[in-house]
Amino acid sequence: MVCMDLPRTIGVPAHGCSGFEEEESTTKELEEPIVREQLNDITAYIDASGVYGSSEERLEKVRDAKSSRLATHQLGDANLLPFLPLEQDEDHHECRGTQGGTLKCGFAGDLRAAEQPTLTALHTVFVRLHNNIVSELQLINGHWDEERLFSETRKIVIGVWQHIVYNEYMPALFGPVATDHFKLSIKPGRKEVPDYNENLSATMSNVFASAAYRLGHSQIPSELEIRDNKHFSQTAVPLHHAFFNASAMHDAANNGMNGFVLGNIAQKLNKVDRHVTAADQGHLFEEEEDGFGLDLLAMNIQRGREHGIPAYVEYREICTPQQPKIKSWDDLKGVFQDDGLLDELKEVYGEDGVREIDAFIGFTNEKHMPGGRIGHTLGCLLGDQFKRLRLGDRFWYERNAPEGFTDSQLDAIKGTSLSRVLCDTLDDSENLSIQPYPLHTPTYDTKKFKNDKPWAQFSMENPFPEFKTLTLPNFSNHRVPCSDESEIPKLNLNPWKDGSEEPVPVDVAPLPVLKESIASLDDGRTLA
Ligand code: HEM
Repeated sequence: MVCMDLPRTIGVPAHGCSGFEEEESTTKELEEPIVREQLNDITAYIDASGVYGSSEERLEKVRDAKSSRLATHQLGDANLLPFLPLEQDEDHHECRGTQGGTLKCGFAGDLRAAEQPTLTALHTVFVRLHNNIVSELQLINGHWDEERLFSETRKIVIGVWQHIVYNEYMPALFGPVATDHFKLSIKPGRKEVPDYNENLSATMSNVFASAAYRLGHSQIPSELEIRDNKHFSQTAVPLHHAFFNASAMHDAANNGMNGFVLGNIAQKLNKVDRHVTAADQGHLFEEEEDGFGLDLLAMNIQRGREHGIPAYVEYREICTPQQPKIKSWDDLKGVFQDDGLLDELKEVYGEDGVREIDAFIGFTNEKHMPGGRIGHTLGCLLGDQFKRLRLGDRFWYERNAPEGFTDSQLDAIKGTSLSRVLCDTLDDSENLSIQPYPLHTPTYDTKKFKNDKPWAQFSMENPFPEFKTLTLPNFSNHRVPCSDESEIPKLNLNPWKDGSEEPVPVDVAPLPVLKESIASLDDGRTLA
């Protein structure tokens, strides 16, 4: 960890030192330096590595011995559903623990699971989902051994995860322009499923991890709302108290984990723009006695520089090849959400510095695309990455058996949704109601309204919010009881019953060799 003395203008405690740790890279061990490339700790594929880990070693730790179930920890209150298993690492100094440190942080497939409670809650939800599916498959196929139960369940959880990311998360973030351009929409059944492309690499582009997808840092709210099961606001935890601190989630008086999840799906995110909440800008992971912590915005900028990420305008030009090159500050007029920002940036980067604006700064300040929550360049970089993650994944959930699912299994996965996953994994779900599309805030209808189709079906036809209001046209996102399967259908596991389908051949073709290892845009140019 090095201390970086960052010059500041306003708003952030001036303690002089920002801790910054250089990342592992390919050059560390080499005598003759080559182009420097950072090393990944986790898999690039959307493969639920957050649940199962990115290595055999991690998998062994999250799995309940060699059984088909994932390990969990039962809190004192036996009425609550089990939590993540507890961290064993005594040295994890950031973990604040609960009950005088006896309850450690939660442990999951991804090492960041305990970073803040809503993230921990989502990890817990998917561990519970895995164990629920195992129980159901055990009833359907009593003769399956533990290994078969584990592997089939893992495959289903990955399918559900991929489906939710592409069918529910991406339309909300991207809007129709980027989704259509990169042909990312999910359609029912096997309609319009793009072929696997052995020449496309699903590897994370450096710019995606170091700058582009960090857009989420601008969306983080300053406090985490906690709601009771009837959706009344109970309290809120300031974010800077919540880092590595699950105590409120372990507190049944505050509605435990339900409280965070129900608060989270009612709360609006911040807009992707120039602002990052103070908790993350100067108070990130702060120790109470210090009164200051790290600065995530500064880390994003410095990480981009350390990784050698080109400046914002380089990406803007790749993504808008028909536009003239950006040579002066005036060339950026109308590109950002607020032209006034150009003067401020000019002060920081200098009169001749328009081609030096850091990537993260430019990305998060662009005007948003119609119906989306991000600007054009982010849409282009994220679209390229998510396209490669889909087309470059030989085990993508929409692919045919034998690697993929049978037709009826795929229909079952596409018939489910995030709301069903939450309904099946939160406490007291028999008495719970939630909105069918939890990534949008609920609507409040004055008269009784019933949607013609459940969200799971509707979403594959028209998932995009209305341009101006960002609400869903022709779909009422009013809260419905989890028990209402016409609005929030259950995941139908019958297609997994042995004998319900023609047996599929077990031969799996050898993996093809990837011909390209870096991202390429449609026009053939490459991204860092
Ligand atoms: C309270 C919420 C969050 C906190 C405290 C947080 C904190 C952090 C920290 C400390 C890093 C490492 C920074 C570095 O050393 O360079 C990081 C990296 C990152 N964050 Fe967040 N983050 C949060 C939410 C989000 C969200 C919502 C997103 C995206 C939607 C996001 C995307 C990323 C990405 C892509 C990276 C880089 C990961 C990599 O290099 O592999 N984060 N975050």
